[in-house]
This record gives sequence, C-alpha cells and structure tokens, in this order.
Amino acid sequence: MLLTQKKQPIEMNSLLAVEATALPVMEAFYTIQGEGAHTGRAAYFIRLGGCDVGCHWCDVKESWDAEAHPKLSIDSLVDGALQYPGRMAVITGGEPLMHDLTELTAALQTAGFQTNIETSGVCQAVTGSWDWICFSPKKFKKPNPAIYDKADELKVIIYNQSDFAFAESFVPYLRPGCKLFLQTEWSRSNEMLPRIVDYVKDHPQWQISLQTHKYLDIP
Ligand SMILES: C[S@@+](CC[C@H](N)C(=O)[O-])C[C@H]1O[C@@H](n2cnc3c(N)ncnc32)[C@H](O)[C@@H]1O
Ligand SMILES: Nc1nc2[nH]cc(C(=O)O)c2c(=O)[nH]1
Ligand code: SF4
Ligand SMILES: [Mg+2]
Repeated sequence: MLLTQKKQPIEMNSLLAVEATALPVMEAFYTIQGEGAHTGRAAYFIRLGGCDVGCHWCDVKESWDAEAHPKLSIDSLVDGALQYPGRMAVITGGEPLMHDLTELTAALQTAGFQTNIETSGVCQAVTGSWDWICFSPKKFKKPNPAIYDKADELKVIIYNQSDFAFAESFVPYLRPGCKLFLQTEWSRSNEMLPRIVDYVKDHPQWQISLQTHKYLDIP
C-alpha cells in the first residue's frame, strides 16, 4: 500500500512528460515582418507544418504535410527565439491553428514575447493567447466565424477582380478598428497592383500590404 502511494506521483509525472506538447516545425527564423500592420519590425517566425486549405498560389506548399516536419518541443522553440534581441514572435505555417497553440503562446508570453499569428481562420477553435491576429481568409475553405471578433487585422490576397468583393464580405463581421489590408498575390502583381492602388484610393478604409521581404530578398 505504501509503495503504491509513493509510486503514483512518479507515474503521473512521467505521463505528463510524455504528453507535453511538441509541434511539427518546418522552419524557424529571425527576420523582418514583411507584411501587414507590423511590416518592418524584427520578428522570430515559427512556421508550423500542416495545412489542408489548398490555395493553388500558396508560396509555401512544402509546409502542407505536417508529417514531413520534425516535432519540436515548446522549450526548444522558445529557446530558439530567445537567441535574438527581438521580442515579437510570429506563428505561421502551414495553417497554425490546426494545432492547439495554448502552451506555445503561454511559454512565449512568459518569456517576454509578443505573440502574433498569421492564419486563414480555418480551424475547430482559436486556441492560444494572442497579442495580434492577422486573419487572411481564403476562398478555398471557409473560415470558422469564431475568428471574426478576434482579428486585429484582415489581410486578403488579391488574385483576381472578384477578390475585392470577397474581401469586403468579411468587413461587417469584424471588430471596429480591425485593420484592413489588400495584398497582391505575388505572381499577379503586375496586373493587380495598379487595381489595388485604385481601389484603396476609392476605399480609403483599406491599406496596401506588400510582401516587402520578397523585394528585400530576405526570408
Ligand atoms: C503562407 S500563409 C501561412 C498562414 C496561413 N495559412 C494563412 O494563409 O494565413 C502566410 C501569409 O502569406 C500569404 N500568402 C501565401 N502565398 C502568397 C502569395 N503567393 N502571394 C501573396 N501572399 C501570399 C497568405 O495569404 C498569408 O497571409
Ligand atoms: N519576412 C516575412 N514576413 C512574413 N509575414 C508573413 C509571412 C508568412 O509566411 O506567414 C512572412 C514570411 O514568410 N517572411
Ligand atoms: S491557407 Fe496559408 S498555408 Fe495554407 S495553402 Fe493557403 S496560403 Fe498556404
Ligand atoms: Mg511567407
């Protein structure tokens, strides 16, 4: 009886250790946020594996298969971020909300990081504690409306003319003050950027977001 009582906590501890979250990580790197409201700020990016949205123009298709990427512990991810002076972390993917991000964001915030996410909003639930949510909805899979009143920034990719109406369709559901960005799909820049310029001049509640890291030739 005594033995059983003594052993139990040890078994519980080892069980907890086994269950501690690890996440599939395609890459993690320190760079400059190239897009949206925080453009130009130093940031540590953590790109998680796994996405089933299927955007045909996605610029990081290698991220889609979660199984193709090693699972890393939360501790090692936070340690990696702490190697650099910036204290803004951007969690992206793949579709990061495919994973439960409660532990990762808690650990990053405890370590002093601002937690930002790039998401299509396609998810069962919006997990994690976020200082900034960039919601980038896609026509290819409907977002979970749970993201609407949490988004700080709406960033819609403009591939063709119908994407302007798609972008506007989300506005009524967002919080007042949510920033509104239009970003050209990279390969369609020559055709769509002049149209985005005209659109923003006519609809000044919107701003242009460019993938400035691609012009700068940085990750
Ligand atoms: C690669 S996605 C990962 C995060 C999440 N799955 C999403 O789509 O928001 C990061 C950002 O890059 C944008 N993006 C992806 N491919 C792009 C492209 N070819 N041109 C412009 N933006 C692109 C996405 O819309 C999103 O805002
Ligand atoms: N520099 C840089 N800024 C970014 N902003 C969003 C990105 C992403 O892929 O989520 C991204 C990226 O891949 N690189
Ligand atoms: S949702 Fe994001 S990661 Fe997934 S395919 Fe679309 S752009 Fe790529
Ligand atoms: Mg990118």
